[in-house]
Amino acid sequence: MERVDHIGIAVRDLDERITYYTETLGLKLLKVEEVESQQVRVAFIDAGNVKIELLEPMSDKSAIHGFIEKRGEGIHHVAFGVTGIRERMAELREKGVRLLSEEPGPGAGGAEVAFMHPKSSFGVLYELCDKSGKGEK
Ligand SMILES: C[C@@H](C(=O)O)C(=O)SCCNC(=O)CCNC(=O)[C@H](O)C(C)(C)COP(=O)(O)OP(=O)(O)OC[C@H]1O[C@@H](n2cnc3c(N)ncnc32)[C@H](O)[C@@H]1OP(=O)(O)O
Ligand SMILES: [Co+2]
Repeated sequence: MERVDHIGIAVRDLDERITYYTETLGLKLLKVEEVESQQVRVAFIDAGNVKIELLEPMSDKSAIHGFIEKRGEGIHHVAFGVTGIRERMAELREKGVRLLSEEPGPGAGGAEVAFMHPKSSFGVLYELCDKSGKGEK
């Protein structure tokens, strides 16, 4: 794992929460994007050394929908920036870490992403996020 790329926060209403992060906390909104495959609308907030990813469910098929129903709004995942995501996934699998998919899938900003099951990471949902070749940091 190279660095923390972003911290994912589950929210009920993206526009309302963007106002909190920008106007109340004084942070900068970087972009808003829909990630169809994950059924989420996301906003990236610049927090200096790390981004905050606000996630609003687009439907009840979204993992964020179930999370908010069970636990309410709050910290949902921590994303590690990696390069060579398939190799990293293979290494983790060999070490006994349970991944939620065989292959990475599309994430925000054209990244390839994959998740580790929170049960095998001791209560934390970790994402692997590979933006190599996308020109974004
Ligand atoms: C756009 C993209 C990007 O950055 O580019 C994104 O981030 S998309 C971000 C949204 N997409 C995802 O999160 C996709 C990957 N996530 C998933 O597939 C799911 O959310 C799972 C992590 C498998 C959980 O779903 P499941 O239906 O199993 O829910 P569940 O409520 O039965 O949870 C099973 C157990 O895991 C725990 N659990 C569930 N979600 C958790 C979370 N976020 N953090 C820590 N623990 C969590 C529950 O408390 C439960 O433990 P107990 O059994 O002890 O009660
Ligand atoms: Co994420």
